[in-house]
Amino acid sequence: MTAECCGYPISIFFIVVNEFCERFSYYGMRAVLVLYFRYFLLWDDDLATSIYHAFVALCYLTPILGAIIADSWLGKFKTIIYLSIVYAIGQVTMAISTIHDITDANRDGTPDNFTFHIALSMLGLILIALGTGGIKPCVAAFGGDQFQEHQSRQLNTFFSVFYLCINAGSLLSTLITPVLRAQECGIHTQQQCYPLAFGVPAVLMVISLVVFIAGSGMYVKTDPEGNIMWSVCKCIGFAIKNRFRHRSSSYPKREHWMDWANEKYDKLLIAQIKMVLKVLFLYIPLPMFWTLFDQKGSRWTLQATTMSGDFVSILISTVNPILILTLVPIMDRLIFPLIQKCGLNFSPLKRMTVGMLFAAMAFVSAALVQIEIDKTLPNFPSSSESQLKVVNTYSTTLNVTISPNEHLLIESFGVQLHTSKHTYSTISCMFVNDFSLIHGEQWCEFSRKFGFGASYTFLIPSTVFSDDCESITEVEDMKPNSVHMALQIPQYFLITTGEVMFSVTGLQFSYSQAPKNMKSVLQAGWLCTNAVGNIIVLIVAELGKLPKQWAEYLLFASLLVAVSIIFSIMAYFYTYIDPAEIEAQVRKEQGLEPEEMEKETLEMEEKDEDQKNEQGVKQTKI
Ligand SMILES: NCCC(=O)N[C@@H](Cc1c[nH]cn1)C(=O)O
Repeated sequence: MTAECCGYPISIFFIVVNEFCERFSYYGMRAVLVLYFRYFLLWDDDLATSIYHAFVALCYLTPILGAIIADSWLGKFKTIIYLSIVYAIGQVTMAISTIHDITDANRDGTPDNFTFHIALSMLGLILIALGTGGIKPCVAAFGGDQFQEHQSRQLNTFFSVFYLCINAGSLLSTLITPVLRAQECGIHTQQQCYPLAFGVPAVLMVISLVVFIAGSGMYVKTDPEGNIMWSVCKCIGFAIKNRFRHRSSSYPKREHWMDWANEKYDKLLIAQIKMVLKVLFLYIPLPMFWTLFDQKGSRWTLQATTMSGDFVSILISTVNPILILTLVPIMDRLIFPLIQKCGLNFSPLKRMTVGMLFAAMAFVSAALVQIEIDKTLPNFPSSSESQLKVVNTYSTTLNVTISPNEHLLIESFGVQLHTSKHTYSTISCMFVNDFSLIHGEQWCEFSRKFGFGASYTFLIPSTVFSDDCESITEVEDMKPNSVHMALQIPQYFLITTGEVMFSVTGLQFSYSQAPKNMKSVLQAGWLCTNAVGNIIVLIVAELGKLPKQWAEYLLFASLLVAVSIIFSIMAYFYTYIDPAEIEAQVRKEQGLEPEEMEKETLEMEEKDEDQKNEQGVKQTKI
């Protein structure tokens, strides 16, 4: 028996703290990454966004690599340690690449050698993607490994707590790192402090590694079982080849196409592959959820920029993790048990389907908000129109006529102005509170707030006739954003409810349905659905340029509804399994196994004894 506290193995404490620090490090770095590209490397918006998405996609593809390393070579424990070291080196490299003083020989505040900074930061990002993606499937599965057969209830709670820690980490870091960036630092010139904003995540990653190592003596470590991935591929390849060779109808059919590997491969391996394939097949529709989910960071954030509410934008980015922190316990303690009390079986796959429907509703809500926003947006001339603005400075109404087949928007202002010379200039500015004009001898100050998204024209009369500030006329060309950001809260609420049902459940499901030696492989497969979802966003953003944003939101919502229907049908035909039970059954069928099973259990007991002894030794040392 391993050390326990309240029915939980003590070792998971270290794993949960490790995950908190790692996610702080990851999300903290991500929060300032685009800003670093945009304002330090001076890339344009498009390049910054593409590289950012490419990086995120890479972070969700590397789990496959991590799972292969763990399951077939190093085991989860060593994989986590080695890849965490790579990860920490990556974070430090990234932090160093943001020190402008390194190449600022002429001390003008901008780096002189951009190639150096770009090369260093790209190296850092590749190491980070390798590290974060590589350890991700291992940490969740390793945490699960700490539990014993009889602790399945605690296992589910563990995955919920695990998700809470992820969000606590991401919440704190997305609040803190932008503040760190806003500090000023530097040797030759004072600059926005990117080294601090990237340095703190680097430190947290080192702490995460130290915490993980500190728990070393307490973990249940399962050994890797040889090159699993390779034998799986060979076995599937053989089954397909063998099936093809015996395609004539004279050969008897077999129950499952994988049974065609029977001639050459172990029954147990075939049974395990069948379990994994069943789950992987079920994963096919899942990327669509992530396609919608990840647009939180792009489309919804852009939507927020066309809305009003000055400082709400900072809060909006923290709405999701805060909601997770409140919703996960509510769902776990209240909603799910209540549904169960009502006699309904709210199985994991049903939860995931409902989660998808919530995400679709979130996009319907986003579409409604968008329609509200569109009503307040100015009319821009389309490609077949031109817009004329006629400013009437004469004291009476003027008639403007135009050839009858032309469409014209006339904005006529009954303002008396004397325009001797036309000097026209447009200034774009952020956070304008004071605006002053020197008007003749006069100093005219407009001390007021100019709304975001608004456009104003100031008509200044010639000083020959008048030099008082009152004669300056202000015209509002475009109204300020007037739809408040608070209207986005329903869509955040809906998508987060969806996330709790879909993502937390999917995490648990992927662990519980995998055979012991393929747990990290399935975790990696689960994370892969996220990568594919992101790639779909990129493709749709490129191809499907719908003229109206609200229509695009509705398109995504209906796509997800369609996909969730397909998923629910697939789920209907899925039977939940207990991988351990199936494995034991296959062993029994094979007949030769009882001995081996005994041997294994003996070995396990021995291991437990060893661990007990180790702990005993430690305790006496203390
Ligand atoms: N609530 C948002 C932060 C969060 O929970 N992330 C989790 C799960 C996840 C993966 N892709 C999107 N979400 C994580 O990083 O593992």
